[in-house]
Amino acid sequence: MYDDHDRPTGPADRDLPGPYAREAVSSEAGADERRLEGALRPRALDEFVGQERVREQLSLVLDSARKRNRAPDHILMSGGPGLGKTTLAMIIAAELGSPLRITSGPAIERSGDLAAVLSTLQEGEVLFLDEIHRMARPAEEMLYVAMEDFRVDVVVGKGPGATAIPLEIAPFTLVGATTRAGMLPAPLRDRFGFTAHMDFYSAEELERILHRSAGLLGVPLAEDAAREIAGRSRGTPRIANRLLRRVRDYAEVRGDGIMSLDTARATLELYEVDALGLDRLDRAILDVLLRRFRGGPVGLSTLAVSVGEEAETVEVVAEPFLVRSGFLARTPRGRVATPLAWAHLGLTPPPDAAFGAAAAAQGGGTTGSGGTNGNGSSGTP
Ligand SMILES: Nc1ncnc2c1ncn2[C@@H]1O[C@H](COP(=O)(O)OP(=O)(O)OP(=O)(O)O)[C@@H](O)[C@H]1O
Repeated sequence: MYDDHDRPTGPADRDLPGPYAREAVSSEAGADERRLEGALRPRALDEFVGQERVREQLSLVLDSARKRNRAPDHILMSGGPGLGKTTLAMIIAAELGSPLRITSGPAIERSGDLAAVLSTLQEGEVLFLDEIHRMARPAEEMLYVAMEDFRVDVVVGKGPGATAIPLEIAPFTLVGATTRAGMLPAPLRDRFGFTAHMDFYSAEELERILHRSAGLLGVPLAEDAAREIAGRSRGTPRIANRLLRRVRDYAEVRGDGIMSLDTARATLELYEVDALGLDRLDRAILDVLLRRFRGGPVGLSTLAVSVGEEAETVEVVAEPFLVRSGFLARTPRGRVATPLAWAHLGLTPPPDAAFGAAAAAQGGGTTGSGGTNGNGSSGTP
C-alpha cells in the first residue's frame, strides 16, 4: 500500500544538509537507512510504544468511526521530528483498513497540485499531509472547503471571466502533521476534530523501543546497552533507532556481534553523542552562544548563521531538546544560555552574563569553574 522508500522528505527531516548532518548518518546512506527505518515501524496501535494519552484519544476516535461506519474526523499531529507522526498516520490507515496516500506541504506549490490529489482520493482514504504548515496559501483555502464539504472548487479561466466549478470528492480523512502547530492559520487548525500532541519519550519508553528494534534486527542487545543508548537519544525514537543501527554496525564489524555496554559507549563516542545526548550541532550552538555571545541573549537567525545552519533546523531540531534539558532559554530578547550550559561546556560565565550573575547571586545552578576544555565538548564517555 505504501513504501517508506517513496515517502517525501522535508527540511526539518532525517538527513539534514549542512555541516551538522544529524543522527549519525550520511546522506549517501539515506535511502537504505529510510528502508531500514520503515522496517522498524510499529504497524498497529498496540505496538506503538508510549504516548499513552494520544493512543487512548486516537483509539476512541477510531473505534467510534468504526462503530458508525463513517470516516473519522480529520486529525492533526503536532510534535518534533522523529516522534512518530508518520508511523501513527500509517497505523491509523491500517487500523481503519483504508488506503493511505502520502504527500507533504512543500510538494503542494499550487492549488492545482492539491486538487489533483483530492480529486483522485477513494472513499474513506486517509490522506497524510506531512509538514502541512509549509503548504502554499491558495491551496490552504482549497483544503478548508475539501475538509468541511468534501468539495473542490476548480477555477477555470483567468481574470474577470474566471469561474469556479464545484467538484464533489470522496469523503476522506486528513491526517496533517506539523512540527510547528503555531504556524497553522486558525481556520485550518479549527477544521481538525482532534489534535494529537506528541511529546518527547521517556528513557524507559525508548528502552522498550530499542529492545523491540533489536529483536527485529536480530542482533542481541544488553539491558545496560539499551539504557545507555536510550539516555542519549534526545527523547526521540528515530534517533534511538539510528544510534542502535550504528551500535549494531560496530558490534558486527569490530565486536563479537553483541550490542554490549562497551560497544554502545564506543559507538556513541565515535559519533560524538555525549553523555546527555547532545551532538555536534547542539554543542556548536551552545559553544557559539557562550563564547561568541557571552551567553546571549542572541536572535535565532544570528545563532543559526553562526553555526552554518538554517534557522528552521536550529529552531525545530536542536532547540526544543536544549530548552527541555535546561541548557537554553527563549526570552523576548533572544536565546540565552543557562548555568547548566556553562557547566556542561566547562566554561565560567562572565559576571555580566545573562543568567550567570543572577544565578550565582541566588546560589542557583552550577555555573562551573575550571576554565574551558578547549574543544567545547564534554561528557563524551
Ligand atoms: N512510539 C513508537 N514506538 C516505536 N517506534 C517508534 C515510535 N515512534 C516512532 N518510532 C520509530 O521512529 C522512527 C521515526 O518515526 P516517524 O517517521 O513516524 O516520525 P515523524 O514524527 O513522522 O518524523 P518527521 O516529522 O521527521 O517525519 C520510525 O522508524 C519508527 O520506527
